[in-house]
Amino acid sequence: MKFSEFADILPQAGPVPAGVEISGISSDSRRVERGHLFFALAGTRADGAAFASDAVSRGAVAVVAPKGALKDDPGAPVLEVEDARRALAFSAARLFPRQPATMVAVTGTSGKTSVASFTRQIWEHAGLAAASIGTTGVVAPGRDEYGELTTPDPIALHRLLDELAGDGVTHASMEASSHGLDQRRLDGVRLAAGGFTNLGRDHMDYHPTVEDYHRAKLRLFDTLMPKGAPAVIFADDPWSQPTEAAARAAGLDVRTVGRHGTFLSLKRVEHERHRQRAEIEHAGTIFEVDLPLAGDFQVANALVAAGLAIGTGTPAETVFKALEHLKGASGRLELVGSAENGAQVYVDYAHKPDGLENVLLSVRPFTTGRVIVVFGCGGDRDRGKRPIMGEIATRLADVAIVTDDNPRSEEPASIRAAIMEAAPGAVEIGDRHEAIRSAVAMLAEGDTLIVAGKGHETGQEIAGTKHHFSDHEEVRAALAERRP
Ligand SMILES: CC(=O)N[C@H]1[C@@H](OP(=O)(O)OP(=O)(O)OC[C@H]2O[C@@H](n3ccc(=O)[nH]c3=O)[C@H](O)[C@@H]2O)O[C@H](CO)[C@@H](O)[C@@H]1O[C@H](C)C(=O)N[C@@H](C)C(=O)N[C@H](CCC(=O)O)C(=O)O
Ligand SMILES: Nc1ncnc2c1ncn2[C@@H]1O[C@H](COP(=O)(O)OP(=O)(O)OP(=O)(O)O)[C@@H](O)[C@H]1O
Ligand SMILES: N[C@H](CCC[C@H](N)C(=O)O)C(=O)O
Ligand SMILES: [Mg+2]
Repeated sequence: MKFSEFADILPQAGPVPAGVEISGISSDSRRVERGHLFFALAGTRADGAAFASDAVSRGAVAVVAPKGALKDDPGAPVLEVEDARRALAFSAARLFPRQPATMVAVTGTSGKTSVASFTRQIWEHAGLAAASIGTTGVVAPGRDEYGELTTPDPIALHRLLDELAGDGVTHASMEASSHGLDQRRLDGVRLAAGGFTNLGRDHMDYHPTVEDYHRAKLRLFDTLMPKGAPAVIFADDPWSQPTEAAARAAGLDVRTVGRHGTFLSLKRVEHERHRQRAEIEHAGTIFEVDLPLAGDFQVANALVAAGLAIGTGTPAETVFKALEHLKGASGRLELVGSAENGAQVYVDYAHKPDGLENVLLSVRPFTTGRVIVVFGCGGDRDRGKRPIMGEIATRLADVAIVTDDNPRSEEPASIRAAIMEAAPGAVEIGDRHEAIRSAVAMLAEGDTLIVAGKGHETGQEIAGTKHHFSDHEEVRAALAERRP
């Protein structure tokens, strides 16, 4: 691709001749190849500007950098831009030009993975070639791959979208994490609609305040979506109103869903243990939907997904039929097994205060015995959530077992201590394998056990090493041990 093809993104009046061939782009000097444009980004741990000369010595033809970032001459032309991350994302979109024709993104503290998956499932049910991209990876026809990030970096993302479009995928739903939005990973994605689930405490290690965190989420609506596009907003969250106001101010077509929703209005829900019957009003018609999922919050997620599918052209009747066939995303209040006395064991990905509160509240109505929870908090992540989650677990569960969940570079015992401080009566068992065994061993008739925090994850990261660990496998093994 010729340099001139980036004319609307990168400054042209400079020392890079318009005809120069650009072979690729990179924001990591270690990945630079001959003919690349190198983007020097200021990060959380390093400053890409420090690697500009390294990039040039590996063959970069020019360096794109924020104004004033480069103090020394890297040995190749420097192109200064206002927002280097945005320029990177748009350049990636130029280099990998194809995208599924109908792209939607969903943001919020909890429920993104579920909504992205549900939206894909609805589209599949409608006979469309659909994909979803998020925490649990990429799912598309003939493809199911695990990825490291919830929202991939812009180069990986645009390469992926181009590939999916090439494979014939016409519809794709993706998760927009606050990191992803803030770091402009999705800039350049041509969005047909956007969704919002809720806002709670999360990533306070990255965002200075909840308001700042909310502002990062709002970029989806006020910066990335085109005017007039449907913004599907869950209406029953404390942050629904400010989100709605921002979306309206940005000229979007706001469609609210939930009990207070007007586009999809939830009239009634009857909860059963493993399913729920919902009455949803849409455009003057009441639809009765038998949702095959446990957990109050899954109704909210299903409504946002339904709103996105209807908002992008799938007929409402088809969408509501599809809801009756939804499968939960792996490790989202997933029933993994039962003890011989009927006590049930769920694996859930709740690893933040709101998620934990929700999941414990969701199982209470169907638990005639005790609610038992096994959970921990990740190392090198928001420390403030530890006592909050300790308090929630002891308030809402009858037995709380505090264990390890990816301590990463931190001392595991000190993470547990911070949780225990606010969790009077909780039991501390550091080794997650032992914690799950003890919890399963104590199950009596009518009890429900929630193993929270890891969901689909298959590793336990301790001091920089990732050990294989699966809550699903551990629960099954512990249940098998109980059998005579
Ligand atoms: C804190 C964070 O979000 N970091 C992400 C960010 O890295 P960064 O820009 O801060 O990188 P940095 O290490 O400070 O380096 C700065 C720049 O120097 C460059 N560099 C560095 C070294 C070198 O030798 N040469 C070089 O060029 C780097 O490539 C980078 O461009 O941009 C990178 C590329 O997009 C990401 O891989 C990286 O994700 C890290 C691995 C991460 O753990 N991110 C998590 C927190 C995250 O993003 N999570 C969200 C939300 C999860 C959820 O709630 O579901 C997600 O979307 O996954
Ligand atoms: N709408 C919701 N409201 C509150 N809690 C929810 C909701 N949806 C899911 N949860 C809880 O959050 C957990 C994670 O759900 P999900 O993976 O769908 O969210 P996410 O936003 O993708 O999370 P992450 O940012 O960690 O990837 C679930 O296991 C459940 O405990
Ligand atoms: N995407 C989130 C997942 C956290 C899951 C939990 N198991 C933990 O390790 O804290 C993160 O990396 O912060
Ligand atoms: Mg997710």
